[in-house]
Amino acid sequence: MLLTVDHVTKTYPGGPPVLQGATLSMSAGETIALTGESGSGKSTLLHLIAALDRFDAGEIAVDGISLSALDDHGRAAVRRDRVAVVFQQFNLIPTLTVGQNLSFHARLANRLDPGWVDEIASRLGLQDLLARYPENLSGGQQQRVAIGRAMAVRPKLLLADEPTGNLDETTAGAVLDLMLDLVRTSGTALLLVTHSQAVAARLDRHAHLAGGRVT
Ligand SMILES: Nc1ncnc2c1ncn2[C@@H]1O[C@H](COP(=O)(O)OP(=O)(O)OP(=O)(O)O)[C@@H](O)[C@H]1O
Repeated sequence: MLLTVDHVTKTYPGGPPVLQGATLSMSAGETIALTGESGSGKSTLLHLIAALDRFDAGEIAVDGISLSALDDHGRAAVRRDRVAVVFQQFNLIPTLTVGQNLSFHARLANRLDPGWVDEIASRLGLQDLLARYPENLSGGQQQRVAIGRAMAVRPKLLLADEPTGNLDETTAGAVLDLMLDLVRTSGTALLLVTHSQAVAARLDRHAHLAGGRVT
């Protein structure tokens, strides 16, 4: 299994439990839609899998690496080498061009492959925008850059938190098409949070969070 989430619990200080025995597994290359009502803990689960936050009990293993055993250094290595994240807010670096944004994480991870970045840029239709700055891009263009930047590191697992949630329906559909095509042809697994049943229907499998558990 590429990802196993085994009876994970998470409570934020002073709040009620958010996750209460959440269990989920993903094979390499699989695409899963994660749905659930607002506040059900979808973003929380994504953050835990991305090693951005710690869980209270249970275990999460990414590519065979148990996250609970890792110190901050080990968690940073998982984020750098195995998992990439795309958020609803595009989070591009405003002072870097599109081309520089695309290469940024791969360069930090010491895994920059210019040929792969070129291919990503062309597959995402970004070739003519490489010299532009993010402020001069539409929302759909910005999110395509964010997806390309995430994929440039060749992650085994891409986590996406409502990646098309800020886009109009037509643009959202086009961006989703490009992301699914890129993910599927590169063998990357995708765990995608969405409120849309239409989006969920495009993925291999559907997981639903309710009452702190995945069903
Ligand atoms: N850093 C935090 N500190 C305290 N409580 C938090 C924190 N992050 C999330 N929560 C709480 O945990 C619960 C789950 O939040 P989460 O963002 O994971 O839900 P979600 O399913 O992603 O919601 P939405 O669909 O609205 O984005 C909510 O009650 C939220 O208020």
